[in-house]
Amino acid sequence: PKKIILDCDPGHDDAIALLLAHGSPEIELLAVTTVVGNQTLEKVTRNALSVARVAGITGVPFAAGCARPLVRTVEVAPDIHGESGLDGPVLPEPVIGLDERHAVDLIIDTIMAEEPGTVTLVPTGGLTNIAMAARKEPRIVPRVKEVVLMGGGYHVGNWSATSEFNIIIDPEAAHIVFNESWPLTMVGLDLTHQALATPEVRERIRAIDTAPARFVEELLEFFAGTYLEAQGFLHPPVHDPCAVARVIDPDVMTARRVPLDVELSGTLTLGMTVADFRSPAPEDCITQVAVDLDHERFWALIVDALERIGDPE
Ligand SMILES: Nc1ccc([C@@H]2N[C@H](CO)[C@@H](O)[C@H]2O)cc1
Ligand SMILES: [Ca+2]
Repeated sequence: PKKIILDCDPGHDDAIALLLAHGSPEIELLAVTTVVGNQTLEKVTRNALSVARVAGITGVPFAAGCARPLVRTVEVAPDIHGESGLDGPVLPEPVIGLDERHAVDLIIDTIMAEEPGTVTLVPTGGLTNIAMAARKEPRIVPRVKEVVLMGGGYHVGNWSATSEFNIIIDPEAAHIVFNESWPLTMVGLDLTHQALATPEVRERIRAIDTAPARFVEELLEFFAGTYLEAQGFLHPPVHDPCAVARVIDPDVMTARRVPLDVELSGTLTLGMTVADFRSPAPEDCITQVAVDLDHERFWALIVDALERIGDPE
């Protein structure tokens, strides 16, 4: 199995990404870390621990990370994720506690403890923790197998005309992460807007008829409502599991090698992930962007993971 660290801000789609990672036989979840984003650090951390209980995750360290972006002020997304950050289902009281380390230290320790080149970093929130880890312990960069992140968009924005939420809430952190010397795959909105939770998909999840599947259905019910209201989507795009799915089965999407960078000084374009599609891509280009999603295969991975989780309690 592929060893991953999931750095997240649950968040409805982060929660589904966590369930997918836990339920997939292809993934060994080494650690889960939280970062301010969809809601405050306190709220997303509590949400992550609640999801751990729903999923029956034990023996995996969870640690809380940065409560603020590197430079800018906190900006949360209650219009999509609600006041709790995971509105919709009743959130069960957590049964596992937090690792005593800061997320940045858990990330560093985990990477340094594993064989070099075997750990994939999967950020599905702002990149504050990842940037801090690379600056505090530069030795992790050559040891990381790859960064596969949900964020950005080469032609699409959702928090401004040009920029995606995970990037624009901490563009300086994103600039650090996109410019390190590790291989990086950006699973951006161009891809994740194809990952729509249609009524047919939700029926397949409902039919699993377990507590975790019901939890996901309640998440999707709320998410569908806010996504329609706030962004005019008929069905909600479930962003974060796309990054995990890419690690599980790279063929679940196509990708293209293109130079990438993050705009830090644009008036209209702050936080834009700029992809250079001019051909040929430079020989030393180690960044790629996800382009086309195999919708059927993607949702089959999620249904399979939920079926494998069964009813933990
Ligand atoms: N409007 C909106 C704001 C933030 C997010 C979160 N940020 C990313 C998509 O922009 C995902 O990780 C998701 O959790 C989704 C929608
Ligand atoms: Ca997220």
